[in-house]
Amino acid sequence: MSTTFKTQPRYKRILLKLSGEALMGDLGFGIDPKVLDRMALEIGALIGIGVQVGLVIGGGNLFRGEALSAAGMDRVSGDHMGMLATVMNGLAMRDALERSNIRTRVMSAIPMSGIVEHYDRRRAVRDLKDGDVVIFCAGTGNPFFTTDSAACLRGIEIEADAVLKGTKVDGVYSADPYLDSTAVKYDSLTYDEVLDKKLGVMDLTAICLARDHGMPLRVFDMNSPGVLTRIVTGEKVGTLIE
Ligand SMILES: Nc1ncnc2c1ncn2[C@@H]1O[C@H](COP(=O)(O)OP(=O)(O)OP(=O)(O)O)[C@@H](O)[C@H]1O
Ligand SMILES: O=c1ccn([C@@H]2O[C@H](COP(=O)(O)O)[C@@H](O)[C@H]2O)c(=O)[nH]1
Repeated sequence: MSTTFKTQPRYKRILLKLSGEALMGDLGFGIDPKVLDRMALEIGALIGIGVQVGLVIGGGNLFRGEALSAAGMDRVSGDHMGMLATVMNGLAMRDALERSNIRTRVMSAIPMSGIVEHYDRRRAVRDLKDGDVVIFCAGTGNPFFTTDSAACLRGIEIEADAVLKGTKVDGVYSADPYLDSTAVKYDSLTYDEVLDKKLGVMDLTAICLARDHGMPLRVFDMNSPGVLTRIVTGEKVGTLIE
């Protein structure tokens, strides 16, 4: 009798959303290479057990349209800057992944010839099947959206088994845990509970999109070591929304 110890993933294809803000690590702005390298290792472990990984990275470490608008800038220009920030994060993540010998494609919702490929769903699915990580950047390509919505949109388009949102908090709480120390964490919620309680960890457009297409969401702390492997092998980490 032969015994195999190979980890069996529960998910075949995921859409991983990483917080831009968490990419800055201990820095006040920008990208901490240590965080990138750690995430590259974690993603490499998923590829190693046969999980197909689509990736959306936020832009909160660089620019958010809403904040720029609050400071006086035209909102659409601010959102364009935010989307461009996600392209910079995508390029930095590709560099870290390729230094770890993980083949990576970067596709942008906004054409950017000579820098990254233009988003093409069919090509993205082919690349995922070939074992490449595909980074979807520039959000949805439209202002007034967020990368949470882009993650749900791309997750639905590529027929991912789940959208996994890695962020600075370890799940969804009854209130923002940074603002309310009495907030309690949920292990699971329905989409409608998140909407009714107006829980702010993900924007409500993203939740509606996921609900309407039955896409499960899991919110987790992306700084917890080994967390991605634990999730894809079925450990109940963070908060499940479905
Ligand atoms: N009910 C809640 N439960 C958990 N976190 C919440 C809640 N309400 C608000 N938050 C806040 O939401 C943040 C995560 O969402 P946010 O959209 O700001 O960041 P992100 O998408 O992770 O980052 P980025 O915009 O940088 O990509 C948490 O850091 C937390 O402070
Ligand atoms: O579809 C999209 C996605 C994003 N934006 C802008 O980019 C920034 C950064 O994204 P986060 O999700 O906040 O990390 C966002 O604030 C928007 O300004 C967009 O316009 N459209």
